[in-house]
Amino acid sequence: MVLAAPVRRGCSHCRASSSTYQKTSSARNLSMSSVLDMTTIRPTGETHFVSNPVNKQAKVQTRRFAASEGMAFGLPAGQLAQSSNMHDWWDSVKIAEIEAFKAQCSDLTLRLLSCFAEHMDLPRTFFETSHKQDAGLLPGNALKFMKYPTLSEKPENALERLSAHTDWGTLTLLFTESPGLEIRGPNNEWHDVPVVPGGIVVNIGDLLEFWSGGLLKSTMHRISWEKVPIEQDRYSMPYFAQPSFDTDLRPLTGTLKSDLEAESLTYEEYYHTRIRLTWGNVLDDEEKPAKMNRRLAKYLDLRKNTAGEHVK
Ligand SMILES: O=C(O)CCC(=O)C(=O)O
Ligand SMILES: [Fe+2]
Repeated sequence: MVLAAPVRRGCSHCRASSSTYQKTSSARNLSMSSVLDMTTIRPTGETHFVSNPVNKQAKVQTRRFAASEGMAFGLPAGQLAQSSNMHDWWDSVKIAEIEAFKAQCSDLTLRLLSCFAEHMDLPRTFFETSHKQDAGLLPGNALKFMKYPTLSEKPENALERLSAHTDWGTLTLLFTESPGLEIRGPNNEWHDVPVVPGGIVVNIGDLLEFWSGGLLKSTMHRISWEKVPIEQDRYSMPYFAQPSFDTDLRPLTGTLKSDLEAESLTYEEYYHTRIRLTWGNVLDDEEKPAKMNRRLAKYLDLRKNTAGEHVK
């Protein structure tokens, strides 16, 4: 595997004791050159195009100015070439590069998840089954390219560069060489995340928090104007891991404590609920939102009190 010569030793399988991994130069070259050469990135504006495997091309108006731009490469392995969302600029060589990089990210994600599984007394391969990137297993993990451009003035009514939020999925690997990311600690205090040259930041997402019954905590993070002011730009590449739609999200931890926990819930239901709550009904078949799973409703309600506004 090209990624992940570990920085610190900890768990015997992925050797992670913290969230930082070394990359070899080929991974580093891909990450930054692809971002910096990205001629298709759109100019700053109020419209975000979201590459979504279910929705052919969701054009979503943001409510207020969010000072970042991005493009996402979702879908399981090997599917990008067939996606109707890919601009012609993404020729077969570039697409193959993205696919190869996503495959390395998937391998690393599985190694990290096997450590979580072991420490939760689950079979080590537990998450491997649910996080396969085989063709047909939607939605697939997504690699996103983000740019926070320099600006001549701070826009009126601006949200933060990126509002405080937690990611939805299982784990996020974040590649960046720019400072500015902050994470929120247990006492609501914000901490700068240092840039470790060649390092990868790993954030736990809401799904692992929810699925593990709160044993693992998702990381609240943000990019503020103070940390990335208008005269400074920032590039980053988050990789969002998530299970396949058919994954059963009943609690991972042993005995069920209530009938709420016994109610079935798939990742597909979780995913559509989160999309609907963030962007409204952007999916054609979601005119009438389905009744929300009660355990998920309770979890999201709980989060509302602690989470910032979520814009993605
Ligand atoms: O740009 C960053 O470093 C963070 C990006 C992020 O948190 C996200 O896209 O969810
Ligand atoms: Fe995030």
